[in-house]
Amino acid sequence: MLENLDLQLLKARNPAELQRLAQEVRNVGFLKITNTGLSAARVMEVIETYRRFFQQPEAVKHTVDMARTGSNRGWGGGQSEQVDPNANPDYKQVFDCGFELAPDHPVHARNLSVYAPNLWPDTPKGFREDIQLYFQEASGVAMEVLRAIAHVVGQDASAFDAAFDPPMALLRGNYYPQRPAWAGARDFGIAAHTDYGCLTLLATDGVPGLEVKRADGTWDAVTTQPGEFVINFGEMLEFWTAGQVKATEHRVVGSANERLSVPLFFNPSYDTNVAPPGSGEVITAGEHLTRRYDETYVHLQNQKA
Ligand SMILES: O=C(O)CCC(=O)C(=O)O
Ligand SMILES: [Fe+2]
Repeated sequence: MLENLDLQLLKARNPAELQRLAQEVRNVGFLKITNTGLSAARVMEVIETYRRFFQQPEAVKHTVDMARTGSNRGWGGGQSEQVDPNANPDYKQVFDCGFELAPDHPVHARNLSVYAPNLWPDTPKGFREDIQLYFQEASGVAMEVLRAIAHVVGQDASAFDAAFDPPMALLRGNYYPQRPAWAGARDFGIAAHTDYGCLTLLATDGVPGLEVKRADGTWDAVTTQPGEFVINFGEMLEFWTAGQVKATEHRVVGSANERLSVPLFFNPSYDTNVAPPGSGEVITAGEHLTRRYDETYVHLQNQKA
């Protein structure tokens, strides 16, 4: 069972709520958050927008297939991502889009794949607009949670803010069809993994599926309602806080029920050094993220092979 925290109390720096946050980030690496200003109805609207995209014929989805590009924008079909080298590629489908920077933003001159342009499908109608609006809404929530975390790990919140301008954020729609009849022990909706970046803000349609690894190696099934968000932390935030924040493994095995989830992976800007403060090491956020994408997206694994 994950603890459920209230974003408005965190924003008000309520001492008891901050104490609960400190506990959860250190011990579990997963929590739930409510009272975000994003309603259950709004989240379901976004989930239905993604569902309409995934329900289209494969030929339509192929028009925005990321496999034809050198980055991870657009549609990824079944078996297009292998998050665990010991498992088969996942059977989920995804639609990934990045934080849209102005076309004249100086970072574009560096031609970095983590800031690659988005691929938008022509249909369903209004898809791009709705997803971009949600990107803004969810980023606002993620940034508020990060500011509260900066507070509990003793970092300067304004320095943290500067490190996220511009963020390397990726918004994903995950579509898990019914677990296929052919699926075996090495097949998952998404196999066990830790997220790569700082903070993930996950909206779900309320269908169960997410499991979080406990310290004893067993799996804890997470249940959520639309309007509640799951928050977890990635590898970069674990380095950056010298292990004060935990990046916890999780997976989706899948079931007879179709499921959609919408994670926002919220990461600092490319050049941010996410090594433990005072360690003298340098871990460049952009290089870490690029390496993890190249390891896990099948079309990028092949590109390097
Ligand atoms: O669908 C979920 O609940 C989890 C998805 C996930 O872990 C991911 O996309 O990284
Ligand atoms: Fe994940």
